[in-house]
Amino acid sequence: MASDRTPDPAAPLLELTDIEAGYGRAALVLRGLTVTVRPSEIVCLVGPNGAGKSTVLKVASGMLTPRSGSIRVGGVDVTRHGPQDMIRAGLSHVLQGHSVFKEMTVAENVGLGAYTVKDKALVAERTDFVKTLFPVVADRWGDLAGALSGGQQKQVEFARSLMVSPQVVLLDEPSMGLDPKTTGKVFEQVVRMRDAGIACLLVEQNARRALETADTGCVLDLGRVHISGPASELLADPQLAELYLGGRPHTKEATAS
Ligand SMILES: Nc1ncnc2c1ncn2[C@@H]1O[C@H](COP(=O)(O)OP(=O)(O)OP(=O)(O)O)[C@@H](O)[C@H]1O
Repeated sequence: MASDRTPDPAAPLLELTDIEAGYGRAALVLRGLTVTVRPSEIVCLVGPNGAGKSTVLKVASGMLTPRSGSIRVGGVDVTRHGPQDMIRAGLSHVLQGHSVFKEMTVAENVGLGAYTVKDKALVAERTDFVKTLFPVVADRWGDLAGALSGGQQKQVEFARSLMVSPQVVLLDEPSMGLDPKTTGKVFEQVVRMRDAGIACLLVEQNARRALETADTGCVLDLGRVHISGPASELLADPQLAELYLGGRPHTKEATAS
């Protein structure tokens, strides 16, 4: 029987609730962490080294099973599901560091993202979509990925991750190893993904830059979310700036002087 309920467009896409997780027998890394990602939203996780930011993404993508807590994607409980099921549920993970295959073409690298997609028409549609979203991917389609700059390779990784039509992309330190100008361009691409309707859960060392890009910020400390809210408000908070952003808030006046 068809449901007569209209889906709530603002309903959360990804809900990590009261997550406890760690590695092997070592102490817990995440200790009751709760993070929510809504449609077309960039949520960024910032916090000190070792706070557990990357661990949150590993839990969300099914690489690390939480010891307790729940994971819901689009309202469906997927706690304890493995990576393949998480992809099917609508999550895609762009790992930290560089993961393009340098001896393969851009086309082959992007095509790998569609390895599990059997519908050829859908693969063609997704290919058109990522080529439009990332013009450099289209321009360099036949070139070896190793011949691209670091920022361009990152866009190939983004394109590859979108081939499975995710609802939420998990981005682990996309600025790693990139100079500030290239980092700016990569963050512009993150905004383009968001504007194309793909929500992002972003982990960044470069906390200020990430908060300038994100809609919502979550500051992690001691394995849980210490504070969260609109990214612009977190950026403007002097205490947070002092503790986590390497100094006082940036103001237009301060930047201009
Ligand atoms: N594969 C692993 N095996 C064991 N411990 C791990 C593993 N990966 C991470 N850890 C530990 O988990 C804790 C959190 O690591 P995580 O990488 O999630 O932090 P992070 O906030 O992303 O740090 P950074 O900003 O330095 O990347 C750290 O103490 C780390 O040593």
